[in-house]
Amino acid sequence: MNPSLSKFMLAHTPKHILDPQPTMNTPLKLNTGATIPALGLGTWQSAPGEVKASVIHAIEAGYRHIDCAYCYQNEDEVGEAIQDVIKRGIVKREDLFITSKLWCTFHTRAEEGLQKSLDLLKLDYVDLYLMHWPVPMNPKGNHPLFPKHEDGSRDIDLSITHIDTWKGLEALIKKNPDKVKAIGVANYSVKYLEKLLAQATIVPAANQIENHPLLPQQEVVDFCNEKGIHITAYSPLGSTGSPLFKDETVLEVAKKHSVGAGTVLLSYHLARNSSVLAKSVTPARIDENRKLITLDSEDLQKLKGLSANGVTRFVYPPFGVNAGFPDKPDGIDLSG
Ligand SMILES: NC(=O)C1=CN([C@@H]2O[C@H](COP(=O)(O)OP(=O)(O)OC[C@H]3O[C@@H](n4cnc5c(N)ncnc54)[C@H](OP(=O)(O)O)[C@@H]3O)[C@@H](O)[C@H]2O)C=CC1
Ligand SMILES: O=C[C@H](O)[C@@H](O)[C@@H](O)[C@H](O)C(=O)O
Repeated sequence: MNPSLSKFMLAHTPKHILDPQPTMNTPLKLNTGATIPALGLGTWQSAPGEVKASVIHAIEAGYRHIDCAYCYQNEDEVGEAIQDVIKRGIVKREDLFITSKLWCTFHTRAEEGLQKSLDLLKLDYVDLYLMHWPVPMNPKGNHPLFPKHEDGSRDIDLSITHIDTWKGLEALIKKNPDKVKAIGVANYSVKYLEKLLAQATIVPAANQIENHPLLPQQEVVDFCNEKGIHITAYSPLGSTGSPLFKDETVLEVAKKHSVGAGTVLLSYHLARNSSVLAKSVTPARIDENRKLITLDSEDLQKLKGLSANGVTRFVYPPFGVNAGFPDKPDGIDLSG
């Protein structure tokens, strides 16, 4: 094209076309070639009896990405919701991005774990299947999901490593490409990822980690960006009770843009090219959480200040394991 013509077009093209506002369904690239919608609905702690209505409401409100897990013990209802919206012609299966996760007591039984989730979700395939934690737990312990020793500590399976589990997931996708479109991990630190990548034949498509301005995890985010592993942020509002809504810096940035605190907390991840999961069973909040904006460098600098004097992690189950995160140095090292 004539360079002066292209200069003219650039000068006269509205800014929003050159720099489109992010939306809840802005597609972010995975290393498989597929895309993941920027915002997903979280379903952890969404109670049976509530979760179906919340998933239906979210999909009717435009959500296309739903985050599920076998251990949330509500996949059956999530599946009913998905069936309902598909049956009513609101969406087609291929319009949705559904994630599920292999629970810790299923590390030696990836195929069984996947099939259980598919059956509950009433789906032929999931778009993404994650190893929920790099922590194998005893499959034959005193509880199918949370086996414990007599002293109350979690019954960890020391006979395998998370790398064996990953090899199981690699075999799973190779054997069942029609049932699982991508595999990934969750709760992986740089240390565990380095060990995994040294022996992996498939690079995880995603790493789902706790992430918000009080826990930026910049080292994991940078490492994953460099290796082509997409980051999905969980607990972006500070998890149960959304404590980050009260943070003064977040409120200040929200005021500047005339938006709610949630918009700032969710948009933070888009600015880092990550997708983000927000859980709610409240229709008005599910609606409110859809709004994303472009934060500027001044906003990001302010939010960076929130972790300057230390980080806060809201979700760290009592596995008794050192998962390699610098702020959680205690427990046994299972990195392999
Ligand atoms: N891979 C992993 O190990 C983990 C994955 N996750 C995934 O990430 C998702 C999100 O993280 P989660 O820990 O649930 O926490 P979130 O940070 O999403 O916070 C959820 C809490 O915020 C409240 N909330 C939601 N929207 C608003 C709003 N607009 N205004 C005020 N309060 C609001 C919810 O209340 P209410 O529902 O009552 O409206 C709930 O109490 C999970 O649901 C799960 O899918 C989470 C943790 C670990
Ligand atoms: O995904 C959400 C969390 O990881 C959750 O699955 C765990 O915290 C679980 O409740 C546990 O106690 O180990």
